[in-house]
Amino acid sequence: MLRIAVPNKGSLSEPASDMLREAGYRQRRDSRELVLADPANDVEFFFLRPRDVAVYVGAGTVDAGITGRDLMLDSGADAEEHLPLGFARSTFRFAAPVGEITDIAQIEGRSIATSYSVLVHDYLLAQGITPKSIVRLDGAVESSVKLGVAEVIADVVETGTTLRAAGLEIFGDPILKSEAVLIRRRGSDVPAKLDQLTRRLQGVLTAHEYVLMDYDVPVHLVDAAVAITPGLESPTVSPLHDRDWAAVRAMVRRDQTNEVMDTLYEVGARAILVTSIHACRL
Ligand SMILES: Nc1ncnc2c1ncn2[C@@H]1O[C@H](COP(=O)(O)OP(=O)(O)OP(=O)(O)O)[C@@H](O)[C@H]1O
Ligand SMILES: O=P(O)(O)OC[C@H]1O[C@H](OP(=O)(O)OP(=O)(O)O)[C@H](O)[C@@H]1O
Ligand SMILES: [Mg+2]
Repeated sequence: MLRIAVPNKGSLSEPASDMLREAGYRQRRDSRELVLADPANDVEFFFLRPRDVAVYVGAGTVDAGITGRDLMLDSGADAEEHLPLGFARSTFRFAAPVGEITDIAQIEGRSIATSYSVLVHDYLLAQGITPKSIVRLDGAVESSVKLGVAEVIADVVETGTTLRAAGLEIFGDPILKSEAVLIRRRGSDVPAKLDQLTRRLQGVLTAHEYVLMDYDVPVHLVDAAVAITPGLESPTVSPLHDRDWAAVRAMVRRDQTNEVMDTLYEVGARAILVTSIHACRL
């Protein structure tokens, strides 16, 4: 059986299970379940702390796992990225009280609080900066400055709301851009079942990323319209009962849907319909 580690708590847990469910795998209904077998797919899921996923994967006790890129790198585990999953996108950044620090060189000799001490240590070392200390905290890192535990923080930032509420602002370049990733042991072979799981997850990603667009267009304008919607391989062009018109179907990137519809309409396409893709395998 293929063994897959899945986050049991935190912000990765629900989207990870949702994605696996969408890819046709069984997922737990009760958040206290620690192991779940999916015999139909020959897979066993282990629900582990998000921080521990990379440790198990690196040790080779599971074949693959879902975690955050930041968590994997901070764990120092012998694991590598297999497939980026596109959710839990965040940046990992330095921050300090508004107006106090503008350059990362100013971290020199200051105390810095973070939940990702390995990431911060390695980054500062590479930049040749020596902080006074790195204070490792479990969470709510933004409060550490006000509470006098550190002068600077390094933390996960998505919208920046938490930073602003704590009177902090970012400085310096992003230390890392993170998102959820499927990981496996560094250099390990990919068993056939993991290949299948990967293709299924890629299918879910594509189904989210693309829509299906159908439209009618006068035959003499088919080439112009198809140039706007080239699809992945090549769009389907079918004859209509009215011989002067054709029907076209193509995949279009979801984030370009409206732009593409506007352009098609200008070219002369009509009855433009957009539908979601439920599942796909490219
Ligand atoms: N607000 C956020 N937006 C996007 N990604 C986030 C956010 N907060 C945490 N993450 C990502 O989630 C992962 C951390 O998950 P983890 O479950 O350890 O922490 P958490 O979501 O903060 O949960 P908790 O604080 O409840 O333990 C990291 O990959 C991190 O980048
Ligand atoms: O930029 P924002 O949109 O505000 O999101 C970033 C915040 O979200 C996470 O915190 P979480 O709620 O998980 O609490 P924690 O700090 O205790 O982990 C993260 O650690 C940041 O604090
Ligand atoms: Mg958190």
